[in-house]
Amino acid sequence: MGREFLGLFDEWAESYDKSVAGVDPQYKAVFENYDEILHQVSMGSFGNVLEFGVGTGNLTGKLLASGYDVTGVEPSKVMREKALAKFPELSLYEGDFLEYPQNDFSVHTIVSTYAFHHLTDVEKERALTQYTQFHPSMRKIVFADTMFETDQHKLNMIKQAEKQGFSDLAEDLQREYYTTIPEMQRIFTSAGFHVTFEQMNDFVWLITAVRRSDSAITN
Ligand SMILES: C[S@@+](CC[C@H](N)C(=O)[O-])C[C@H]1O[C@@H](n2cnc3c(N)ncnc32)[C@H](O)[C@@H]1O
Repeated sequence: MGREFLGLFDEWAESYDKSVAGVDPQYKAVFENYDEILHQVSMGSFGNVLEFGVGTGNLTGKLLASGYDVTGVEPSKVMREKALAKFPELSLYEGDFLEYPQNDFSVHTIVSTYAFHHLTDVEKERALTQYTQFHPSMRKIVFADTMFETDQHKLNMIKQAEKQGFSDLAEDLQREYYTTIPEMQRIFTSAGFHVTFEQMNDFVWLITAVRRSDSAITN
């Protein structure tokens, strides 16, 4: 689910690593501090890690280098090919945030960068609730994604992108499901997490969510 943007990623896969390096002026600010953002997500992880929206495998590389056991899930075939070209041994599955193979592996941390906004806010909440049911050993979620402090701030950023002539960015911000910090806080809290946010650049925030002990679900 939330796969309505998949065609874009099959097309983007070839040039994606150039975009994250800041070559595309429209997305330079979005990928500002990219390496540090991935590093922070990796540093916040522990144990066996389940990664959603692996893309070309840049976060995966940091997780593997830190010695975590990583399982990846990625809906785009071309992105999966790119990631596997870098890490041929990676356990990488076709799937998305909501539907993925339920293998018999225990997960301690769930991570994702630049991808959770592909779900609507209703789907985001459903995904988090599912994770607490499917992965009883999961204690932590560490995500990084574009979010806005308020709806007005989001509108201002769209206007600013239009003024700068960044039409792709302006369209992207309106088309996909970028939410606000208060809404994201509500979503994580209602799914049973204590959540904190740290701003990493003008667009991206680091989300660190720890499962509350009173939220344990027996299944
Ligand atoms: C902007 S890229 C981010 C890639 C990588 N995580 C990174 O930080 O560079 C977004 C990725 O999310 C994937 N994606 C799109 N919809 C998704 C969904 N519903 N569930 C999981 N991943 C999705 C895309 O195919 C793409 O690989």
